[in-house]
Amino acid sequence: MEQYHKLLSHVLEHGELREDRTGICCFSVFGYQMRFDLNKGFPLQTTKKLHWKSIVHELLWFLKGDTNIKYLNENGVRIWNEWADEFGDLGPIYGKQWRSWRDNLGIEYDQISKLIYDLKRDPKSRRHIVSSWNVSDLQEMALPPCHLLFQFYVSKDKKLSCQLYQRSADLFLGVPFNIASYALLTHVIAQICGYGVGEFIHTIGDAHIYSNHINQVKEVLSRVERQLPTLSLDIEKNANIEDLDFNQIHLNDYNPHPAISAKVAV
Ligand SMILES: Nc1nc(=O)c2c([nH]1)NC[C@@H]1CN(c3ccc(C(=O)N[C@@H](CCC(=O)O)C(=O)O)cc3)CN21
Ligand SMILES: O=c1ccn([C@H]2C[C@H](O)[C@@H](COP(=O)(O)O)O2)c(=O)[nH]1
Repeated sequence: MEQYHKLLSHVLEHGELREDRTGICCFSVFGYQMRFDLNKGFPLQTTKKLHWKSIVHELLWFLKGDTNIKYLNENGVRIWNEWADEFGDLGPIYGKQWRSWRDNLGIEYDQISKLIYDLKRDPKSRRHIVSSWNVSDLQEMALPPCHLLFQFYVSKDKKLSCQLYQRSADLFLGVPFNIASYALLTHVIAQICGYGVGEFIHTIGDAHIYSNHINQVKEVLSRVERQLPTLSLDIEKNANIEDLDFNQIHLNDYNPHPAISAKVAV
């Protein structure tokens, strides 16, 4: 994860201090890319302990097409609570757009099922894309999508890579989650399609460090990185992604430095 540490140092050194929607102020740069070879370990930050259960349950929740925090809370995940309404709803965010994007005639599109079907049938296609940026739904979302578009690519040696475009990135809290979540998604889809894994490529628009996270970022940068954990999945080729369960996902040899708390900007 030296790529992530390089990004933190780059923003500390070159970021411009800007006001933002939350009123906290950020150090920010525009445009950055990181590449993670998924064959060199699972990219889960080791310089602070991440709550792996939150990462897995959030991804399962997206894949279920769920947009209410009830499932997350039942599984001890509270990362979306600040944005939910009194009924726990977040509006038509990621899960809705991934599994049932609605057009103006009311027809719904399951982008994930189509993605898996197309990846198996036509691996060389340049159209393996899932987008959450449904312009006509943006107003009803609790937060417009940050990780808003991803594309898959199958190499000649049948390795699956994923590139994400993230318009806005909270480098201390959100990004370690985002990297792990998309790395996990790539492993899951690869397994279902019968492919190996290639790279996760993370392309970011506004990459920022909140001004109240600076001490925490410096603490992370002072720590020595440890060996990356590995991932193993009990998922059969051609399994149904709807049936995916927490117990099929195993993280091995994760020995991070202690967690570092920070306030999330709402
Ligand atoms: N400002 C901001 N940053 C984000 O990363 C973010 C948002 N807002 N809004 C929507 C989602 C929610 N996400 C979040 C929200 C909170 C944490 C967080 O507090 N993480 C802590 C504890 C995690 C836990 O115990 O589950 C951490 O130390 O990583 C992480 C991601 C990512 N997103
Ligand atoms: O997966 C996520 C979701 C959100 N974020 C961060 C990025 C920003 O700090 C805020 C969103 O605020 P906007 O004003 O809408 O950009 O949430 C993230 O890093 N990862």
